[in-house]
Amino acid sequence: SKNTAPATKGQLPPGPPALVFLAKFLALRRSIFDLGPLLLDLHARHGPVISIRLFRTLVFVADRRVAHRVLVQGGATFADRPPLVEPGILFTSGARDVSSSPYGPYWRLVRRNLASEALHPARVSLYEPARQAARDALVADLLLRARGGGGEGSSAGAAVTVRPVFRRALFEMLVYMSLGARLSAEVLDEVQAIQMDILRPITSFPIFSFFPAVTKRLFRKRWEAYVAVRRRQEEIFLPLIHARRAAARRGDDPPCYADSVLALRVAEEGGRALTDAEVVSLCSEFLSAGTDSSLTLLEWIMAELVNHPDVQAKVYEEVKSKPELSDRDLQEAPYLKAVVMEALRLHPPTHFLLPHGVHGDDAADIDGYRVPKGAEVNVLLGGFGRDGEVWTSPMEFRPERFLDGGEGCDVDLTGSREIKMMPFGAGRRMCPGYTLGLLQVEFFVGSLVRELEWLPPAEVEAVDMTEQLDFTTVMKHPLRARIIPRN
Ligand code: HEM
Repeated sequence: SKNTAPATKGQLPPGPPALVFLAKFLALRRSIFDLGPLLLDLHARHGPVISIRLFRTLVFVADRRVAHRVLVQGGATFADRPPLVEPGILFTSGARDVSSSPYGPYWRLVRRNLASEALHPARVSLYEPARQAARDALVADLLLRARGGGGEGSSAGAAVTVRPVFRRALFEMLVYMSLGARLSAEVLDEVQAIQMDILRPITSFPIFSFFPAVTKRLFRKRWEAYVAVRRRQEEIFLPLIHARRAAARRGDDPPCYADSVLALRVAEEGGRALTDAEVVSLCSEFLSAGTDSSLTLLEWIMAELVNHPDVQAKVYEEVKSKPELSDRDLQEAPYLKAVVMEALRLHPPTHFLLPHGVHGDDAADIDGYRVPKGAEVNVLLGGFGRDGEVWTSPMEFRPERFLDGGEGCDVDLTGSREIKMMPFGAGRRMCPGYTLGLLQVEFFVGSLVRELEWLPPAEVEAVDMTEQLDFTTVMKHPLRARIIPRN
C-alpha cells in the first residue's frame, strides 16, 4: 500500500488537529457530505488511514486492501455501530432497526429475519406481478410526460426529468413489500416526504451530538419538527400494520415485511414480541434503505445508456424478445447484468459505508494504529472501483469488462477473498438487500430500454455526468432525456 510512514504502534492514526478541521468543516456548507474533497486531501497527505478527534474519534479508511482487513478479515471486530446521536435515536426507537443496532443478538434476529424472510429470492419472486405492474405504470407515466403531459395530441419529444418518476415507482414497490399496502397517491406522497425528512438530518450537521440537553433547547423548533415527523409516521404506519395483524390475509397478497417482523420474538428478553415503535422503525428502514440507493443507481445507468447508444442497443437486442422480463428472463441476460455491474463499479450509489464501531470492551487496531472503543470508522469506497491497479481505463464505461474473460468477470460482490469494488460493503454488516437491489435495477433498466429509446435532450450532445455528494452520490444535474416509444 502507499502508506508513507510505518504505523506508530498503539497510537491513533495521523490526522489534522481538531480545531483546524472544524474550522474548515464549518467554513463549508455544514453538510457531512461536503467532506469528500477535504478527506481526499487529508488522505493524500497522511495516508490511507486517518483520524480526526471531534465529538468522538472519527477514523477514515480509503484503501481497498485496508478495508478488506478491517471488514472481512477482522470478523466481528468492527461489526458494531457507534452510538447514535439524535434525531437518529428518535427515528430508530433507540437503535432498534437493522442498520443502527449494535452487533449482538437483537441485531442478529432482525437482520436474519430481513435476509431470510423478506429478501429471500423465493419471497422476492412472489412480487414479480407487482413489479410488472409498477413497470407498466412507470412507462405510461414517462410517455405522458414526454408528450408534455398533454395527452395523445400534444407534441412529442420533450425532455423528461426522470428522477421523481423513478423514485415514485421504486417507492411504491417498497411500500407494498414493507407494509403490504397499496396507498392512495396522496398518502404515498406524504409517506415519501416523511422518509425524506428522516434521511435529511443524516446529511446535515449533527448539532444534537454536542451537549444534547442544551442543543435540544437551543434548537427547540428543529427538535419539535423531528418529533412531529415521527408521530405522523406512526399515525400512518400503525393502522396499516395492525390491519395486517388482524385480518386474515387476502389470498393474492404475498406476505410482507411487516408480517415477518410481527412474528418475531426476542429470546434474550423473555420471548417478547417487538413493540409498535420497533416495528415502525424496521418498516421505515426497509423503505429508506431500499429507495435512494436503487434510485441513484438507476439514474446513473440510464444516463450512461443515453451517452452510449451502442451499449443501449446491445441491451435492447438482449431483452427485446422478453416482453415480461420475468425473474427467470433476467437470469438469462448477461449483458444487462454487466451493465449494472459496470455502473456499480463506476458510480457506487454511496461513497461511504454507514459508520462502523469497535465491538467488545477494548480498543482495536487497524494496521497498528489504535482505534479506541467508541470511535467511528468510516470507509470511503468511492475510489475502489476506479483503481487503475485493478481496472484498465477505469473512468470508461465499458460493460464488456464484466463478460466472460474480462477483468471483472470474477468479481465477487461480497469481497470475501479480495475487494476490487465494494458498492454494498463487505463482511458481517454488508448490505442484506443487495440481491433485491440488483434484481429491481436490472428489471427496470431492461424494461425501460425494451419499451423506450433514450436520447439526450435536443440541445445537448451528451448528458453531464458531474457528481454531487448527497445521502447518496447523485448526478449533480438530474438526468433529463428524450424518450421515444420503440414500437
Ligand atoms: C442498489 C441498491 C443498494 C445499495 C448500493 C446498498 C448499499 C448499502 C451499503 C453500502 C450499506 C452499508 C454497509 C456497511 O455499513 O458496511 C448498506 C446497508 C444496508 N442496506 Fe443496502 N443497499 C442497496 C439496497 C438495499 C435494499 C433494497 C435494502 C432493503 C430493502 C437494503 C437494506 C440495507 C440494510 C438493512 C443495511 C444495514 C445492514 C446492517 O447494518 O447489518 N439495501 N447498503
